Amino acid sequence: MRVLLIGYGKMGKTIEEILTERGHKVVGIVDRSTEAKIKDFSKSEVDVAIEFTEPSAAYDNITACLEEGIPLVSGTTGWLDRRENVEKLCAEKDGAFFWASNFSLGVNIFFALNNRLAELMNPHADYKVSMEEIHHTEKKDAPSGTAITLAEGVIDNLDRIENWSLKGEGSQVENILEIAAVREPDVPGTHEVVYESEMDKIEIKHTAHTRKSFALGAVVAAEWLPGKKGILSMQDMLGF
Ligand SMILES: NC(=O)C1=CN([C@@H]2O[C@H](COP(=O)(O)OP(=O)(O)OC[C@H]3O[C@@H](n4cnc5c(N)ncnc54)[C@H](OP(=O)(O)O)[C@@H]3O)[C@@H](O)[C@H]2O)C=CC1
Ligand SMILES: O=C(O)C1=N[C@H](C(=O)O)C[C@H](O)C1
Repeated sequence: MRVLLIGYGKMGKTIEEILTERGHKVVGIVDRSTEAKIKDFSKSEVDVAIEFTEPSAAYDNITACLEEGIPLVSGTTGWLDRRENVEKLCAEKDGAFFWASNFSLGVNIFFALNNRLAELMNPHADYKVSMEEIHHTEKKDAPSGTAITLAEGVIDNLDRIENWSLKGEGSQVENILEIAAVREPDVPGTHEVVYESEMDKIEIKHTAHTRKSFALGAVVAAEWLPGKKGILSMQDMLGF
């Protein structure tokens, strides 16, 4: 597979290693500091692009790939306020766009567990739900994209929760799920969902040991994407 890498930071470099291990070819690297731009590449030279940059850069990169007709896998978080525009452009261009807040297999199993737990907690209003995510200090967005996906799972399955808020921003309200975002050096990503009553506490937690788990998932998604159309997700690929 011929891959265009967009973003050559922690994730871009880890993805490059995995692409090489799996016998793929990196045909170009577009980073903030490189001269190469997405428009320098055409769909005849690239099977798929993989984009991990930053919240303020993702939208332009995604739309540039859709304009060029290059199928794209993106894991950049913090830009989803513009998701509708991307969906519209993807449909107009008959493109292929795969996005996930988290590409790790373990986290996607954890998402399913979180949905089921919220469903089970629905009749038990004495349990208060809260969430915590911990990431490295260079992370630009808060809460993490993964925490937002987890919160959406709770909102969809627990009738008493209507929205989420970042802990410390806004007042505590019964029907709002608070997400605490903690920043500590070198943490790849930890997420915990807690239900607590006066009687006891139920905690589910995912701890990433390495960002290789995210990078491998993104490469597997890139291997799966060619030939598909539309907006694609981990649920489409994994089937749960
Ligand atoms: N979905 C998932 O599974 C995962 C998602 N992520 C997300 O991926 C994103 C990147 O994470 P990470 O690699 O750790 O971040 P890094 O900061 O290590 O790397 C980002 C890279 O993107 C470059 N960049 C910035 N703007 C542009 C631009 N306009 N065009 C091209 N390159 C650009 C940066 O350059 P410079 O250094 O010059 O600014 C940097 O090299 C984040 O949003 C993070 O939340 C991370 C891990 C897993
Ligand atoms: O910035 C990171 O590092 C990560 N970002 C993603 C997120 O915001 O959820 C995924 C993972 O937690 C690592």
